[in-house]
Amino acid sequence: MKIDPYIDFQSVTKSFQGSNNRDDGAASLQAIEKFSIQVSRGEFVVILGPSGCGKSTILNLLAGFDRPSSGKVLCSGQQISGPSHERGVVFQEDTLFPWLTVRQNILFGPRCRNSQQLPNMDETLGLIGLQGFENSFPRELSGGMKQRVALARVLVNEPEVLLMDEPFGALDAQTREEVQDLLATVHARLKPTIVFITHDVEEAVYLADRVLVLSERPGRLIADIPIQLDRPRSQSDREAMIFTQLKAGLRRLLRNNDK
Ligand SMILES: Nc1ncnc2c1ncn2[C@@H]1O[C@H](COP(=O)(O)OP(=O)(O)OP(=O)(O)O)[C@@H](O)[C@H]1O
Repeated sequence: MKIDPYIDFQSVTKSFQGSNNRDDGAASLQAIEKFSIQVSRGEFVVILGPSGCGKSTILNLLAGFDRPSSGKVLCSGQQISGPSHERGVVFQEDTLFPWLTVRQNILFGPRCRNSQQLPNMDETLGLIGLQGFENSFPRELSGGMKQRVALARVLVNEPEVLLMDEPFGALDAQTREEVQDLLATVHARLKPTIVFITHDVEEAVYLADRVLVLSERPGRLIADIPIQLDRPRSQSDREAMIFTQLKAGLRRLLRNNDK
């Protein structure tokens, strides 16, 4: 299959300088090495890999928060040169402004950009399932609700790309399933390209079109596994034999990786 590379990592190496980041005292640390991947427009790609293998580094390069030491990172044929509201980022930790209401948090980005057309708040709150909480402050929301607002805050910028760094990692199991379904709905409706990091193999299989498995640091691609499960997926799909087999295969890859 020919991939139209909407996101294109071309032999990307990222090293960090500094004498404190290696046990052996070496001055530089390679987070990823000659890393190449292509992602098509609208694809939902999940990155799995051992702790410290460079997953967040990859996301930071895509977000434009950082630059490669060598190689190129392209989005839509253009080399990424800095952050853009077209590539929205959702982190694991709570990044809402505590002194602003849900509505004000969501409108913060469009207002900063002096957007001519502010988003329809009813529609936005409906999409994330938070009708009636427009005037609540973050301290009045549960963890799952805060992550819904964090997602809405990015979605109102109509991003082409959603970059998600373990966004549901701090949530309890049930809430996590609910927001996974919400994200799948958002993907089906708006079709952003999604690059999503997780440690959770089950979450990876449930959400992804493709799972990319990375080696230990320096992170290299060791497997690119298509998840050919029909969409929309439902919670009961987790019990299907194919789902269990996909999880087992990914776990094996991660285990062998550790050796
Ligand atoms: N700004 C930085 N300066 C120095 N070293 C860094 C920096 N950012 C990341 N690193 C190092 O690069 C390596 C990869 O880090 P990264 O955060 O990308 O890994 P990760 O796979 O996301 O880890 P985790 O799964 O534990 O979140 C780590 O060894 C980390 O210490």
